[in-house]
Amino acid sequence: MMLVAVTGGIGAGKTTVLEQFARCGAQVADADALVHRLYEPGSDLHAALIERWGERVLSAAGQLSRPAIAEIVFSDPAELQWLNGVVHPRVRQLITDMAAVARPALFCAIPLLFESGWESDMSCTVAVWCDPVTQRQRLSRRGWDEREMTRRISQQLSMDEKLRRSDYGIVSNCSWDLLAEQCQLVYQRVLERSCAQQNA
Ligand SMILES: CC(C)(COP(=O)(O)OP(=O)(O)OC[C@H]1O[C@@H](n2cnc3c(N)ncnc32)[C@H](O)[C@@H]1O)[C@@H](O)C(=O)NCCC(=O)NCCS
Ligand SMILES: Nc1ncnc2c1ncn2[C@@H]1O[C@H](COP(=O)(O)OP(=O)(O)OP(=O)(O)O)[C@@H](O)[C@H]1O
Repeated sequence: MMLVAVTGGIGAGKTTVLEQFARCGAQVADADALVHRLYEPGSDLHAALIERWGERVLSAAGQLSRPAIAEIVFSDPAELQWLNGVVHPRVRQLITDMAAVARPALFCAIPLLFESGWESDMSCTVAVWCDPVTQRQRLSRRGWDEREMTRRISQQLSMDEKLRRSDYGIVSNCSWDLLAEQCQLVYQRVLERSCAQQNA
């Protein structure tokens, strides 16, 4: 099994890099998207979140409202810790199951890789990095104000630290061509590493 984590700060460019790896032929997954699927009506998490927070986290259509959940957990560390505690084991298991059948490797975007202590599950790790000014410009385009950006960023390790702890790094505040070239190079290196590990 070869599982490659693509990590980095919020808005660093993980999804964009993952799309480039997919173009190279990789099988890809995104932990944020997997979490969103785990929240669908009928799931045990849907029920657990309503039991804890009541109707205020429900939309009119009966879906869990992510903005409402974000408002609760990013203003109260105890609630964030509770949510992480119920969500992370489930998403970790899902990713492990997907990686077990992926060939030659699964590349998975995992924003909280180091914060959650999952790095030991990984064959290798790739950090996506951009400078903090670019990061905030990108996040403001999502309609997030300074408060929303700061409270999310403050729940994570810095992008510098994520880069320092990773096997490979990709800088995303550059031209699209240069970003694509970096992704191709890292993809080749990761596959060479995978072959070397399997032949060892
Ligand atoms: C709080 C929620 C409902 C907000 O949903 P929303 O659609 O606004 O954001 P989305 O899920 O797309 O995440 C965007 C980014 O926020 C950051 N973020 C999300 N959850 C967390 C968290 N628990 N701690 C710190 N940062 C987080 C990540 O950088 C992520 O890439 C959602 O992020 C969530 O359920 N988080 C808890 C699960 C989790 O830790 N997910 C991260 C992947 S393991
Ligand atoms: N080289 C680049 N040039 C211009 N824009 C870029 C570049 N790389 C990424 N972006 C833009 O930056 C924004 C954030 O990128 P992306 O959504 O991939 O980040 P992310 O790390 O997945 O974010 P999050 O963790 O918050 O979901 C996107 O709008 C993307 O198009």
